[in-house]
Amino acid sequence: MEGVDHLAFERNKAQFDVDAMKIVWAGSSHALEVSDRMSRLVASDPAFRKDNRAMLGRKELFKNTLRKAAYALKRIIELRLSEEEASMLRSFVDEPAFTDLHWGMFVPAIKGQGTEEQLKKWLPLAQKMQIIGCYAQTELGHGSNVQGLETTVTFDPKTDEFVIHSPTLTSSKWWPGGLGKISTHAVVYGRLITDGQDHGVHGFIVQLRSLDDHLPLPGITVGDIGMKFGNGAYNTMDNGVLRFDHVRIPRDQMLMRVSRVTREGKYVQSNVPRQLVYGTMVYVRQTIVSDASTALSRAVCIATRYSAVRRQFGATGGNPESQVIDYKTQQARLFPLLASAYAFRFVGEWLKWLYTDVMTRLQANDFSTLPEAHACTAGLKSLTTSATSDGIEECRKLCGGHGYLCSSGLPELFAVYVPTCTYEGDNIVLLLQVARHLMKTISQLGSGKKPVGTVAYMGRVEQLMESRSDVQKAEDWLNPSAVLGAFEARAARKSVACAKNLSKFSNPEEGFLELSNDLVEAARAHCQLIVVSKFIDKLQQDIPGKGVKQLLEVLCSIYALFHLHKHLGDFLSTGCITSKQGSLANDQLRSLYSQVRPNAIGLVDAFNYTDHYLSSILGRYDGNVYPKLYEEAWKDPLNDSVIPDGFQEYIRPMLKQQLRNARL
Ligand SMILES: CCCCCCCCCC/C=C\CCC/C=C/C(=O)SCCNC(=O)CCNC(=O)[C@H](O)C(C)(C)COP(=O)(O)OP(=O)(O)OC[C@H]1O[C@@H](n2cnc3c(N)ncnc32)[C@H](O)[C@@H]1OP(=O)(O)O
Ligand SMILES: Cc1cc2nc3c(=O)[nH]c(=O)nc-3n(C[C@H](O)[C@H](O)[C@H](O)COP(=O)(O)OP(=O)(O)OC[C@H]3O[C@@H](n4cnc5c(N)ncnc54)[C@H](O)[C@@H]3O)c2cc1C
Repeated sequence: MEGVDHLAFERNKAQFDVDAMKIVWAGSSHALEVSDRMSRLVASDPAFRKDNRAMLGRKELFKNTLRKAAYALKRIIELRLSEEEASMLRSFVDEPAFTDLHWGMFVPAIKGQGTEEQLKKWLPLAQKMQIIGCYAQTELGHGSNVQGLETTVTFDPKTDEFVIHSPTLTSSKWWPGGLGKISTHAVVYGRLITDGQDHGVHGFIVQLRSLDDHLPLPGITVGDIGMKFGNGAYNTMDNGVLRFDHVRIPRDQMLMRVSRVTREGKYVQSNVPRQLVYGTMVYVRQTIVSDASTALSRAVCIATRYSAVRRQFGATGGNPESQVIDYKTQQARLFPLLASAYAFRFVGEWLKWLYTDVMTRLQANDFSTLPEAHACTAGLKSLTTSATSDGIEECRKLCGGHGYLCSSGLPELFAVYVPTCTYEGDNIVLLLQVARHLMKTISQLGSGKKPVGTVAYMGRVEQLMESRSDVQKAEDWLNPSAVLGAFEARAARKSVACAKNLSKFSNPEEGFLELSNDLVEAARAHCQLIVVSKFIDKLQQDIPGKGVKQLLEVLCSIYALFHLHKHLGDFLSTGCITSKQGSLANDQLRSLYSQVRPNAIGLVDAFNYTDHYLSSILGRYDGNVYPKLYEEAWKDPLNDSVIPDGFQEYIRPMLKQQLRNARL
C-alpha cells in the first residue's frame, strides 16, 4: 500500500517531542536546518542514486563515484553553498571517495603542519580543487609503527631540493585513499635526512601526476591496490600504491611548522612538540567519533523500524502475531545500541569541543593539553568504532534473514564501516596509547602533579580504592552519582592493578608488553567512564521539549547499566559492587527497556534520516517492507531472463547426462 504509514500507530505512542529531540541530535536548530535541507537536496536528485552499487563491477562503480564527485562540486558552486553546507552535502552523497581524503586529511595536514607562507600557497589551490590531494603515510611494511617508515627524504644542498626515494619493496606507500588513480598531490611522510643524519618522520607536499595529462611524473610509480572487502562498499575508493625513484621536490615543500631545513641544510626544530607531525591523525580520530554515532544510528534506525514491522509467533484470539520488538531479548539487544548511538553523539560533541580548545591553546604555545587530546581521541576512536562495527552486525542479526539481503542496507554499511577499526590507528594499538597515558598519570601521583581533565578522578585514587557502592534498590542505579562512582572505582582499580604489576618488572617496556592485555582492558574501562560521564554532563544542560530530557536520562542509564551488566566480572572482581547490586542493576535495565519501547520509533525518527540516506527497504520510514522487498527481488539481473545464462551450456547437458545414466 503506497503512501500508507505502516508505522503511524507506533509514532502515535511516542511520549516526547520528536522535533525537539531532532534538534538535540543535530546539535542545534541551525545544524538541523542545514542537514535537513542538504539531505533532501541529495535525496531528490536522481544523479545521486546509489541503490545499484552492489551490482556494479569495479570500473563502472569507480567511474560512477567520479561522476558523482564532479557533479557534487558543480552543485556546490551553482548553489553557492557554504563550507558547512558543502561538507553536509558530500556526507549525504554517502559514498567513500577520493574527496574524503582531499578534504578530510590533505587539507587539514597542510593547515596543521604548514607555515603561513605554505598555507597561502597551497590552501587556495586545494580549496578550489585545482589540485587533488591525499595522505600518504602507511607503507607496505609499516602502518601502526610510524617511526618505522622507510621512505627517505634526503636534502641536497647543491640544488636546494629534497630527494624522495623508496629504498625497499616494503617502503612502498600502500593504502592511501585517493592515491591509486586520482590524486595529483600527496602529503608524503618519510624520514628526513640532512648531512647523513636521520631526523625521523616528517611530512612533505609532493606532486604525483601532471596537471596537464594526469600521467605520473618521472620517477613515480603509482596504482590501485585492488579490491577490498564487500561488493560496492569501500571499492568506490582508489586506495593506492606509490613508489619513488629519487624524485626531487623543492625545499619549501617540506611542511615546516614543526621543524624546518635551512638553505644551508641545517635542521631547526621550532618550539612546538614533534608529535604535532601526528596532528592530522588526532583531528581525524576526533571526527571519527561523531561519525560512529551516525553509522550506528543508521543501523539502529533500520533494525528498530523493521522490528516494529516484523511479526513472529503469539497470534491469539484472532489477533495478529507479536511484533518482534516486543520480545525482551530483542529489546535487550537493540536498545543498548540505540542508547550507544546517543552516547557517542554526545561524547563526539564533547571531543570536538576538546579538540577546538587544544587548537586554540596551541596557537598560544600552550601544549599542556596535547597528551590529554591524544589519549581521548585515540581511546574514544577505538571504543566507539569497535562498538559500532559490532553494533551494525548485531542489527543485521536483529533483522533475521532479510538483514542479510543487500537491500536491507546493512551489509554495505558494515563493509564500509568495519575498516574504521583499523584505519587512523589500529584499535588495540590506540588503546595501548591510552594505557601509557594512564600509567604515566599514576606514576606521577606521588610527585604532587594533580591529574586534570578526564584523568582527574585518579587524583582521588586512594578514596576510589576503598569506596563501596551504596545502592540498595534497583532505582538507586538511576542516580548518576551511583553510576559514576562505580565506573570511576572500576577504572581506577584496573589501572592501579596494572601499575602495581608493572612495578614488578625491572624493565618497564618488557612489563608493558607482558601485561598488554590487562592494560588494554584498563584503557577500555577508562574510555567507558568518559562516555558515561559525558552523557551525564550533557544531561546537566537545559534541554527543552516535552519528555526529551527524561528520555535521554533513560538512555543514559541504559548505556551505563548495560555496560555494568556486560562487564559484571570487572565490577565484582575489583570489589566496587556486590553481586546483589549487580543483579539490581539488571532489574533496573529491564524496567528501562520498557520505558523505551513506546518511544523507540520516535527516537530513531529523531535522527531525521531520509530513505535515500538509509538506503534500506527494512528501514523505510513508512514501514512498507514486504511489497518493496518483493518488488526489489525482481530487479536483480538474474531475473532479467527466465532461463539464466549458463544453463543451456552447463546444466542442461548435465541434467541430460544424469537422466541417461538413470535410464541405463
Ligand atoms: C554506506 C556508505 C557509507 C559511506 C560513508 C563514507 C565514509 C568515508 C570515510 C572515509 C574517511 C576517511 C578515510 C580514512 C582514511 C584513513 C587514513 C589513515 O589511516 S592515515 C594513517 C593512520 N595511521 C595511524 O593512525 C598510525 C597509528 N600509529 C601512531 O599513531 C603512532 O605511531 C603511535 C601513536 C602508535 C606510536 O607513535 P610513536 O612510536 O612515535 O610514539 P610513542 O609511543 O613512542 O610515543 C611518544 C610520545 O608521543 C605521544 N604521542 C603519540 N602520538 C601522539 C599524537 N598523535 N599526538 C600527541 N602525542 C602523541 C605519546 O603519547 C608519547 O608521549 P609520552 O609523553 O612521551 O609518553
Ligand atoms: C580502508 C583503509 C583506508 C586507509 N587509508 C589510509 C590513508 O588514506 N592513508 C594512509 O597513510 N593509510 C591508510 N590506511 C592504512 C591504515 O592507517 C593502517 O592500516 C593502520 O594504521 C593499521 O596499520 P597496519 O596495517 O600496519 O596494521 P598492523 O600494525 O600490521 O596490525 C596487525 C595486527 O598487529 C597488531 N599490533 C600491531 N602493533 C601492535 C602492538 N604494538 N601491540 C600489540 N598489537 C599490535 C594489531 O592490533 C593488529 O591486530 C588505510 C587502511 C585501510 C584499511
